[in-house]
Amino acid sequence: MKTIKVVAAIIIHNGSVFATQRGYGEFKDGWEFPGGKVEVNESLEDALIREIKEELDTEIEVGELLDTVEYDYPDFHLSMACFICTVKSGDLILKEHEAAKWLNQDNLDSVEWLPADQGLIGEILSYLDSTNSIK
Ligand SMILES: Nc1nc2c([nH]c(=O)n2[C@H]2C[C@H](O)[C@@H](COP(=O)(O)OP(=O)(O)OP(=O)(O)O)O2)c(=O)[nH]1
Ligand SMILES: [Mg+2]
Repeated sequence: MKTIKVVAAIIIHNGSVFATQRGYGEFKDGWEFPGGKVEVNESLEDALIREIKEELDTEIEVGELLDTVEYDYPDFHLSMACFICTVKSGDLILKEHEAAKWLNQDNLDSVEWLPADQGLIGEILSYLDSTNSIK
């Protein structure tokens, strides 16, 4: 099966996470973390910075790798590296998505996440928990 290599940004601000709703294609209306396919000879970090610039007209700081999700869709295998990020500059303008929401620990599971993202939500909750307890 074909593997698609993707990077995704878990953008965090004040304990909330930026979730986006896909505006086109096979997974239209599903919720995801913004990002996209890594190009040939591109580092994961460079790919993520490029994708967020394209999709949200925003410059991000790429932080720690939270996890790499491996998931089998019917037609392809997804390998998705998910990084904790913060906004450096820009206003998170939706260039491709149809909606976005800031979600916190209490409502992170309130949207219809894409199938591959479902296992990641618990990991993000643990991450938010751990950063909360440092404050
Ligand atoms: N960006 C992103 N893609 C995800 C997530 N979960 C998930 O299953 N995917 C899948 C959907 C797509 O098959 C693939 C990433 O595709 P994408 O559509 O974001 O790629 P792209 O931005 O490069 O867009 P395109 O040029 O191919 O249209 O990964 C997620 O949280 N974020
Ligand atoms: Mg994308």
